[in-house]
Amino acid sequence: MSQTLTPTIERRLDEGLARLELAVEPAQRDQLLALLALLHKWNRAYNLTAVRDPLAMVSRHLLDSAAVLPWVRGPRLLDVGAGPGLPGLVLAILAPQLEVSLLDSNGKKVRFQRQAVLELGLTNVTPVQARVEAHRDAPFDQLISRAFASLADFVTLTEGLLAEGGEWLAMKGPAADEELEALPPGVRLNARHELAVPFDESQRQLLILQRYPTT
Ligand SMILES: C[S@@+](CC[C@H](N)C(=O)[O-])C[C@H]1O[C@@H](n2cnc3c(N)ncnc32)[C@H](O)[C@@H]1O
Repeated sequence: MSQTLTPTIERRLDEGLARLELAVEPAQRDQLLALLALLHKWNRAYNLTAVRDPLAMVSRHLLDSAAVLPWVRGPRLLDVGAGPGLPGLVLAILAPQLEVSLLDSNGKKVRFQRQAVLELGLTNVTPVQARVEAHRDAPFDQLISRAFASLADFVTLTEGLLAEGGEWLAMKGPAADEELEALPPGVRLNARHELAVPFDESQRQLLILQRYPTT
Protein backbone atom coordinates (compact mmCIF):
# COMPACT_ATOMS: atom_id res chain seq x y z
CA MET A 1 0.00 0.00 0.00
CA SER A 2 1.31 3.46 -0.89
CA GLN A 3 2.67 5.79 1.80
CA THR A 4 0.26 8.43 0.49
CA LEU A 5 -2.69 6.58 1.93
CA THR A 6 -3.19 7.31 5.61
CA PRO A 7 -6.12 6.04 7.71
CA THR A 8 -7.51 9.62 7.67
CA ILE A 9 -7.60 9.61 3.87
CA GLU A 10 -9.27 6.20 3.72
CA ARG A 11 -11.86 7.25 6.33
CA ARG A 12 -12.63 10.41 4.41
CA LEU A 13 -13.18 8.48 1.20
CA ASP A 14 -15.41 5.93 2.98
CA GLU A 15 -17.47 8.63 4.67
CA GLY A 16 -17.73 10.63 1.46
CA LEU A 17 -18.94 7.65 -0.56
CA ALA A 18 -21.44 6.81 2.17
CA ARG A 19 -22.76 10.40 2.14
CA LEU A 20 -23.19 10.13 -1.63
CA GLU A 21 -25.08 6.88 -0.95
CA LEU A 22 -22.88 4.97 -3.36
CA ALA A 23 -22.53 1.26 -2.81
CA VAL A 24 -18.90 0.53 -3.58
CA GLU A 25 -17.30 -2.91 -3.69
CA PRO A 26 -13.97 -3.37 -1.84
CA ALA A 27 -12.18 -3.78 -5.20
CA GLN A 28 -13.59 -0.46 -6.45
CA ARG A 29 -12.56 1.27 -3.20
CA ASP A 30 -9.05 -0.11 -3.69
CA GLN A 31 -8.99 1.24 -7.26
CA LEU A 32 -10.07 4.71 -6.07
CA LEU A 33 -7.32 4.69 -3.46
CA ALA A 34 -4.79 3.47 -6.02
CA LEU A 35 -5.82 6.30 -8.36
CA LEU A 36 -5.34 8.81 -5.55
CA ALA A 37 -1.88 7.45 -4.73
CA LEU A 38 -0.89 7.55 -8.39
CA LEU A 39 -2.16 11.10 -8.83
CA HIS A 40 -0.16 12.21 -5.81
CA LYS A 41 2.98 10.41 -6.97
CA TRP A 42 2.90 11.67 -10.57
CA ASN A 43 1.80 15.17 -9.66
CA ARG A 44 5.27 16.02 -8.39
CA ALA A 45 6.89 15.53 -11.79
CA TYR A 46 3.95 16.01 -14.18
CA ASN A 47 1.99 18.86 -12.62
CA LEU A 48 -1.31 17.12 -13.26
CA THR A 49 -3.42 19.11 -10.82
CA ALA A 50 -3.10 22.24 -8.67
CA VAL A 51 -4.51 20.26 -5.73
CA ARG A 52 -1.38 18.87 -4.04
CA ASP A 53 -2.71 17.58 -0.72
CA PRO A 54 -4.01 13.99 -1.04
CA LEU A 55 -6.68 14.60 1.62
CA ALA A 56 -8.00 17.53 -0.42
CA MET A 57 -7.84 15.34 -3.55
CA VAL A 58 -10.38 13.00 -1.96
CA SER A 59 -13.10 15.65 -2.06
CA ARG A 60 -11.93 17.88 -4.94
CA HIS A 61 -11.23 15.00 -7.33
CA LEU A 62 -12.62 11.61 -6.24
CA LEU A 63 -15.87 12.67 -4.55
CA ASP A 64 -16.53 15.58 -6.93
CA SER A 65 -16.31 13.14 -9.84
CA ALA A 66 -18.36 10.47 -8.05
CA ALA A 67 -21.14 12.98 -7.27
CA VAL A 68 -22.34 13.00 -10.90
CA LEU A 69 -22.71 9.22 -11.12
CA PRO A 70 -26.54 9.19 -10.74
CA TRP A 71 -26.85 11.04 -14.09
CA VAL A 72 -24.30 9.04 -16.03
CA ARG A 73 -25.94 6.29 -18.05
CA GLY A 74 -23.55 5.93 -20.98
CA PRO A 75 -23.01 3.37 -22.23
CA ARG A 76 -20.51 5.29 -24.41
CA LEU A 77 -19.11 8.21 -22.44
CA LEU A 78 -16.46 10.68 -23.62
CA ASP A 79 -14.67 12.81 -21.02
CA VAL A 80 -13.55 15.91 -22.93
CA GLY A 81 -10.41 17.64 -21.59
CA ALA A 82 -10.11 14.85 -19.05
CA GLY A 83 -6.66 15.91 -17.81
CA PRO A 84 -5.56 13.16 -15.43
CA GLY A 85 -8.89 11.37 -16.01
CA LEU A 86 -11.32 13.46 -14.02
CA PRO A 87 -14.14 12.68 -13.83
CA GLY A 88 -13.83 9.82 -16.37
CA LEU A 89 -11.53 7.46 -14.47
CA VAL A 90 -13.58 7.69 -11.29
CA LEU A 91 -16.80 7.04 -13.21
CA ALA A 92 -15.24 4.08 -15.04
CA ILE A 93 -14.22 2.57 -11.69
CA LEU A 94 -17.64 3.07 -10.11
CA ALA A 95 -19.66 1.96 -13.15
CA PRO A 96 -17.81 -0.88 -14.94
CA GLN A 97 -20.63 -1.16 -17.51
CA LEU A 98 -19.62 2.21 -19.00
CA GLU A 99 -17.29 2.41 -21.99
CA VAL A 100 -15.25 5.50 -21.17
CA SER A 101 -12.96 7.41 -23.53
CA LEU A 102 -10.65 10.01 -21.98
CA LEU A 103 -9.66 12.77 -24.40
CA ASP A 104 -6.91 15.30 -23.83
CA SER A 105 -4.46 17.13 -26.07
CA ASN A 106 -1.69 17.11 -23.44
CA GLY A 107 0.76 14.23 -23.84
CA LYS A 108 1.79 14.09 -20.17
CA LYS A 109 -1.80 13.86 -19.02
CA VAL A 110 -2.63 11.08 -21.46
CA ARG A 111 0.53 9.23 -20.39
CA PHE A 112 -0.77 9.39 -16.83
CA GLN A 113 -4.20 8.13 -17.95
CA ARG A 114 -2.56 5.15 -19.70
CA GLN A 115 -0.51 4.32 -16.61
CA ALA A 116 -3.59 4.53 -14.40
CA VAL A 117 -5.55 2.22 -16.73
CA LEU A 118 -2.68 -0.26 -16.61
CA GLU A 119 -2.06 -0.16 -12.85
CA LEU A 120 -5.74 -0.21 -11.92
CA GLY A 121 -6.53 -2.99 -14.40
CA LEU A 122 -9.37 -1.05 -16.03
CA THR A 123 -10.76 -2.72 -19.14
CA ASN A 124 -13.48 -0.14 -19.90
CA VAL A 125 -11.29 2.94 -20.48
CA THR A 126 -9.61 4.23 -23.65
CA PRO A 127 -7.21 7.18 -23.31
CA VAL A 128 -6.89 9.30 -26.46
CA GLN A 129 -4.38 12.05 -27.13
CA ALA A 130 -5.98 14.54 -29.54
CA ARG A 131 -7.43 18.01 -29.78
CA VAL A 132 -11.18 17.63 -29.53
CA GLU A 133 -11.78 19.67 -32.69
CA ALA A 134 -9.69 17.13 -34.65
CA HIS A 135 -11.12 14.03 -32.99
CA ARG A 136 -13.36 11.75 -35.02
CA ASP A 137 -15.02 8.71 -33.51
CA ALA A 138 -18.33 6.86 -33.50
CA PRO A 139 -20.89 8.97 -31.68
CA PHE A 140 -21.04 8.94 -27.88
CA ASP A 141 -24.23 8.71 -25.82
CA GLN A 142 -22.95 11.26 -23.32
CA LEU A 143 -20.14 13.80 -23.36
CA ILE A 144 -18.91 15.03 -19.99
CA SER A 145 -16.47 17.76 -19.02
CA ARG A 146 -15.10 19.40 -15.90
CA ALA A 147 -13.08 22.63 -16.06
CA PHE A 148 -12.66 22.28 -19.82
CA ALA A 149 -14.31 25.24 -21.56
CA SER A 150 -17.35 27.51 -21.61
CA LEU A 151 -20.64 25.74 -22.25
CA ALA A 152 -20.84 27.24 -25.74
CA ASP A 153 -17.34 26.03 -26.63
CA PHE A 154 -17.94 22.59 -25.11
CA VAL A 155 -21.06 22.15 -27.22
CA THR A 156 -19.70 23.67 -30.43
CA LEU A 157 -16.42 21.76 -30.37
CA THR A 158 -18.07 18.40 -29.70
CA GLU A 159 -21.30 18.68 -31.71
CA GLY A 160 -20.18 16.02 -34.22
CA LEU A 161 -19.30 13.53 -31.46
CA LEU A 162 -22.73 13.32 -29.81
CA ALA A 163 -25.19 10.61 -30.82
CA GLU A 164 -28.79 11.43 -31.66
CA GLY A 165 -30.70 11.76 -28.38
CA GLY A 166 -27.40 12.11 -26.50
CA GLU A 167 -26.53 14.53 -23.71
CA TRP A 168 -23.79 16.95 -22.75
CA LEU A 169 -23.00 16.84 -19.02
CA ALA A 170 -21.12 19.94 -17.84
CA MET A 171 -19.74 20.06 -14.31
CA LYS A 172 -19.67 23.68 -13.24
CA GLY A 173 -19.30 26.05 -10.30
CA PRO A 174 -22.13 28.36 -9.26
CA ALA A 175 -21.77 31.03 -11.98
CA ALA A 176 -23.00 29.37 -15.15
CA ASP A 177 -26.02 31.56 -15.98
CA GLU A 178 -24.19 33.84 -18.40
CA GLU A 179 -22.72 30.80 -20.13
CA LEU A 180 -26.21 29.36 -20.53
CA GLU A 181 -27.36 32.53 -22.28
CA ALA A 182 -24.56 32.07 -24.83
CA LEU A 183 -25.57 28.55 -25.89
CA PRO A 184 -25.79 28.11 -29.67
CA PRO A 185 -29.20 27.70 -31.30
CA GLY A 186 -30.56 24.17 -31.25
CA VAL A 187 -29.12 23.32 -27.82
CA ARG A 188 -30.93 23.81 -24.51
CA LEU A 189 -30.61 23.13 -20.81
CA ASN A 190 -32.55 19.98 -20.00
CA ALA A 191 -31.78 19.71 -16.28
CA ARG A 192 -29.70 21.34 -13.57
CA HIS A 193 -28.63 19.42 -10.46
CA GLU A 194 -26.95 20.90 -7.40
CA LEU A 195 -24.10 18.59 -6.41
CA ALA A 196 -23.59 18.05 -2.70
CA VAL A 197 -19.91 17.11 -2.71
CA PRO A 198 -18.87 15.84 0.74
CA PHE A 199 -16.16 17.88 2.50
CA ASP A 200 -16.33 20.61 -0.15
CA GLU A 201 -17.91 23.95 0.69
CA SER A 202 -17.84 25.28 -2.87
CA GLN A 203 -21.08 25.24 -4.84
CA ARG A 204 -21.05 22.66 -7.58
CA GLN A 205 -23.64 21.86 -10.20
CA LEU A 206 -24.23 19.55 -13.12
CA LEU A 207 -25.86 20.99 -16.23
CA ILE A 208 -27.42 18.58 -18.71
CA LEU A 209 -27.82 19.91 -22.24
CA GLN A 210 -29.58 18.43 -25.24
CA ARG A 211 -30.30 19.26 -28.85
CA TYR A 212 -33.79 20.37 -29.78
CA PRO A 213 -35.32 20.79 -33.21
CA THR A 214 -35.20 24.41 -34.46
CA THR A 215 -37.74 24.09 -37.28
C1 LIG B 1 -8.29 22.58 -16.46
S1 LIG B 1 -7.92 21.04 -17.16
C2 LIG B 1 -9.23 20.04 -16.48
C3 LIG B 1 -8.83 18.61 -16.39
C4 LIG B 1 -9.85 17.70 -15.73
N1 LIG B 1 -11.08 17.63 -16.47
C5 LIG B 1 -10.12 18.12 -14.31
O1 LIG B 1 -11.23 18.52 -14.00
O2 LIG B 1 -9.19 18.03 -13.49
C6 LIG B 1 -8.42 21.20 -18.86
C7 LIG B 1 -7.85 20.14 -19.76
O3 LIG B 1 -8.37 20.31 -21.07
C8 LIG B 1 -7.35 20.00 -22.00
N2 LIG B 1 -7.68 20.69 -23.25
C9 LIG B 1 -7.77 22.03 -23.46
N3 LIG B 1 -8.12 22.28 -24.74
C10 LIG B 1 -8.28 21.08 -25.35
C11 LIG B 1 -8.65 20.68 -26.68
N4 LIG B 1 -8.93 21.58 -27.61
N5 LIG B 1 -8.72 19.35 -26.95
C12 LIG B 1 -8.44 18.44 -25.99
N6 LIG B 1 -8.09 18.76 -24.73
C13 LIG B 1 -7.99 20.06 -24.41
C14 LIG B 1 -6.07 20.50 -21.34
O4 LIG B 1 -4.92 19.84 -21.84
C15 LIG B 1 -6.34 20.18 -19.87
O5 LIG B 1 -5.81 18.94 -19.51
